[in-house]
Amino acid sequence: MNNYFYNISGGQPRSLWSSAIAALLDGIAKVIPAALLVDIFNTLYMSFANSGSPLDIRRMWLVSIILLLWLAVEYAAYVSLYNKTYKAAYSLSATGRLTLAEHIRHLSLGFFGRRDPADITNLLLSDYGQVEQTISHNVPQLISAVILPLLALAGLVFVDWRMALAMFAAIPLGALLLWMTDSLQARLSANHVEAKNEAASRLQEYLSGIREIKAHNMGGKRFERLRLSFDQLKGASIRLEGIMGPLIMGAMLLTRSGLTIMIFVGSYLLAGGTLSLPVFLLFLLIGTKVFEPLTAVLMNYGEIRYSAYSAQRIMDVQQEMPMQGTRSNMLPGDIVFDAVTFGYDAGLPVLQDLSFTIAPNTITALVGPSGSGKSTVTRLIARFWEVEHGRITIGGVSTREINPEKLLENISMVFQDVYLFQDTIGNNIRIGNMEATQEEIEQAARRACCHEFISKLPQGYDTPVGEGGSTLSGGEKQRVSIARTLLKNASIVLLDEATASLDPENEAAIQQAINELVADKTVILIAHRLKTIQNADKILVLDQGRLVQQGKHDALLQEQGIYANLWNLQQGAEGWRLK
Ligand SMILES: Nc1ncnc2c1ncn2[C@@H]1O[C@H](COP(=O)(O)OP(=O)(O)OP(=O)(O)O)[C@@H](O)[C@H]1O
Repeated sequence: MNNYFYNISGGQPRSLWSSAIAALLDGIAKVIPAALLVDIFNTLYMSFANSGSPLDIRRMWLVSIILLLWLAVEYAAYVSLYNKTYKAAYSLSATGRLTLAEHIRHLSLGFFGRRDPADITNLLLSDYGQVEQTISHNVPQLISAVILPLLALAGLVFVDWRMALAMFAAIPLGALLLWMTDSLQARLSANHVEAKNEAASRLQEYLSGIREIKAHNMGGKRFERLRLSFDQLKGASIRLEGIMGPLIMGAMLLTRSGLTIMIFVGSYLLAGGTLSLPVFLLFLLIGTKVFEPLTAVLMNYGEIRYSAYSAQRIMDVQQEMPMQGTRSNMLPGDIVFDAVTFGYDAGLPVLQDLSFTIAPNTITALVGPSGSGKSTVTRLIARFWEVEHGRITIGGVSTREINPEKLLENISMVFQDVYLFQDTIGNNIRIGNMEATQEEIEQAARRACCHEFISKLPQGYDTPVGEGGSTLSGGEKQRVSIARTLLKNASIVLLDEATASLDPENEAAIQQAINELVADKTVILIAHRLKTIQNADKILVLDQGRLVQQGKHDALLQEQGIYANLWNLQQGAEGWRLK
């Protein structure tokens, strides 16, 4: 049970206390009028039963006034419940979402390889939404539905133990039925969440790939996958509701049957003269008030269990180990790969026994056939993934010991596929240095050869760009990304040269921007066109994850190895044209 509340509150069970107390007070505030009504009935009954005695009007007035005043107490209790529960729920999910998003940022990219992006989106939005709903509505209901009957039982036992027993006799049976359905509910909930994630993934795939789908006229095939995932979701939803609904309804009817049993027993005792009418009425009125929240909570029991599963998913991610490393001072120095072996999937090495040294303030080019591991080398330097065997050091310190944030502060990256955020161009450049002034941003843009085209845009630096930079050309996005990197001014630059052919004007501008970027930096450049790296200080040639050649351009050409082959191939392809 403790584990259950721990999960349902996203690991903060204390946040439930204030709403639980408010729910209890609200429950008690609602029961009191029932007891007062019994008093009114009792006064009336005394007058009619003893025909000689007058009706105690004063008492009737008094109780009516208390009932009226009690409305204010009920209102206050309800407002307090409302405020406490909503505040607890919304602050829990708001801080929870942020903390989780922050935690995810500290995980290695291997985590994202294992989890679908739609799954993570669902976790942050839908699972937290589920927990929020449960904490704001269902948990207070659950707590008052459990405590109120217990308090009522404790009080009513002293009024008439036989009636009290009859009233609560069926509750354990209802609880037993619910307990028996627990594992079934957990299984059905898990299936449902999986189906929901799959549908979200397929939908995301369909929408993100809409351009390819149109280009290759593959709507039918992709749409079939989407349709199938929605069908599976429909099946999982029907199973969850269809199987659990009747079981929960059964438990609810069983529990409510206590009221009927009590009426039977009460009538029998009344007829036998061992129970007075006011006491019978007291049980009837309190009984309906007690069973009301109990029935309501049982109606929502499935949802509570479902959200426990959502909370479990959140907790699982929270328990993922963030990347370690505490050293915050990074000394400039050689970048050394020392017998590094690495694979994205266990047992499938992508880099094998890789050893090399990159001196500071030099340009090193990574060359090799597609899939030889060039990008992987740069990802390991930035510690996007952890190295399994061997080690990578910078300035003599293993990257595993360096605080990942500090490491990234010292590294700039220009990717091939540039991502721009849905924001203004100016703010997209500012990402490199959030403290930068407008002047510094413009200076970086000038050096990256993008100031001119930005100035010509209708709102200049305040022009919004679509998500992913969809409103800019490939060459423009590359230059904005280089401006961003220039602004960051980190000592190590990891650069993935664009493979896509750019028009000569764009290519010359990008080349100039890159020259600005690499001055006085340690540069590791993934080179696709060898003519751009003839002046590199060192060229590392990779093949199937192994270092097969290293040296300067001229020396490598002499060796007649992979490098010379690639060079000859590219020279030959230079003048290709349509026949
Ligand atoms: N996230 C990933 N998960 C699993 N395997 C991956 C992942 N990224 C790359 N790989 C695999 O690792 C190998 C090396 O990929 P990498 O991207 O480092 O090669 P590359 O030399 O940069 O290729 P290219 O020149 O085509 O960009 C390839 O076989 C690739 O399929």
